[in-house]
Amino acid sequence: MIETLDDLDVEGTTVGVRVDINSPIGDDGSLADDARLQAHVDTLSELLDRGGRVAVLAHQGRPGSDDFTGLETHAAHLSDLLERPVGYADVTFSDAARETVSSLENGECVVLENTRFYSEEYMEFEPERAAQTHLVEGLSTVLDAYVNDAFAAAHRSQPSLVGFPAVLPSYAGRVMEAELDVLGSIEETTEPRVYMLGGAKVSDSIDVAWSVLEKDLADHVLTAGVVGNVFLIADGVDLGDESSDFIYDQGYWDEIDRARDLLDAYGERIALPRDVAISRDEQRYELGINALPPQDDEGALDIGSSTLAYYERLLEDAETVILNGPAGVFEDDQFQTGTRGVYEAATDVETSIVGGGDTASALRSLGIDGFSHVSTGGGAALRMLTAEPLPAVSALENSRERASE
Ligand SMILES: Nc1ncnc2c1ncn2[C@@H]1O[C@H](COP(=O)(O)OP(=O)(O)OP(=O)(O)O)[C@@H](O)[C@H]1O
Ligand SMILES: O=C(O)[C@H](O)COP(=O)(O)O
Repeated sequence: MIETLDDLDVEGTTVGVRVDINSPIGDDGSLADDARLQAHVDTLSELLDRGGRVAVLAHQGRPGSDDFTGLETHAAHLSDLLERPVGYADVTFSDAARETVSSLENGECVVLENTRFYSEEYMEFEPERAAQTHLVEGLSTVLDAYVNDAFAAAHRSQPSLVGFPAVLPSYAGRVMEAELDVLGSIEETTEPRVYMLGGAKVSDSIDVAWSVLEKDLADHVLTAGVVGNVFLIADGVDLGDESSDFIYDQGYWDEIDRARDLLDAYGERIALPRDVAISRDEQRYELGINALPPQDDEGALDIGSSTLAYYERLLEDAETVILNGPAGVFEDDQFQTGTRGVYEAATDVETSIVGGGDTASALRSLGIDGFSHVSTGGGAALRMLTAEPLPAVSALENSRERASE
């Protein structure tokens, strides 16, 4: 059992709150999607309303990427969402950071700088070692408690996620609590249960497929996107050079063997695309599996309409559906059809759970809503679906055990 905000005596307590507000950033540096900020409003408002002094810790992007920015814009936007002033400090654990945090009054909040501006935060550690990093050693001296609300980053064992629970009383925030509640109890959802695995994270998706088929959690696994293409090749379909080269270049060639093993073991429960959409003369053009490879080796960029009809039929019979990743290159209007169709059909299923991250922001941009639960986490949600422990969650569990010893 993990302790939650219900177990924390907040008034006058200085709390370090790790959130995941890692967001798409527009060309002008603005936030292109604020869903992850919105998600943390309940936790932050509750802590502030209950008289907490809140220091927010978060990352944005990865070193070297275009979206590796500071958090000043995030702080300003959080202030709008929380409808109260939110400070910003361009430091994280220095003397200046500690002074800023120490001078907070009850009900005041400051966002500290992107944790990944410090090299240790982009490394993975065991919790005890993470507790000895400059970030955790420095900042924990001015904190009374730690709250982890960053479910979407909980699959990382970085210092700001696993180090503080080794030295401070630690609690799950409301986002973390809700995500663990839903994603941790999928086996209690009603059957028939269908998984739809799309997108481009082929190894992770095959891990999920193994896990849910082996444990009999899935009545059907529907494959789409690059994941579907890998399964088609594993099934002996020649998709043509463009799709094959793409899979090879992404480093997923070895996954074809794993997909074949899965088809051998559980083929009757794995649904493969029956047709695909390619781009020919800049138009969407659909080809049945028997008509492959395409004459000019064009890439398979979406599932076709007979696959969509087939998947819609399987979803009609489902009581629970868990979806991750798009069915095609949804960024291009011509190849959104599969993603739109599958996800819209999923909203009619009694319980529909969407693994989040970029999928969630794609659905918002396509204007599709009405799911039972949309996770804030992409990689973290996938890891949870394989029933693998999440390091940041284990750190919270161990913190409680330590406190009760
Ligand atoms: N058939 C395809 N060929 C090439 N790219 C594809 C195809 N189908 C989907 N994609 C691409 O996959 C990408 C998304 O894959 P990914 O697995 O990263 O999903 P995601 O939504 O980003 O995941 P998460 O929600 O876990 O963050 C999109 O950019 C989309 O264009
Ligand atoms: O977007 C995510 O999945 C989380 O914020 C974790 O980010 P990362 O994959 O860069 O560690």
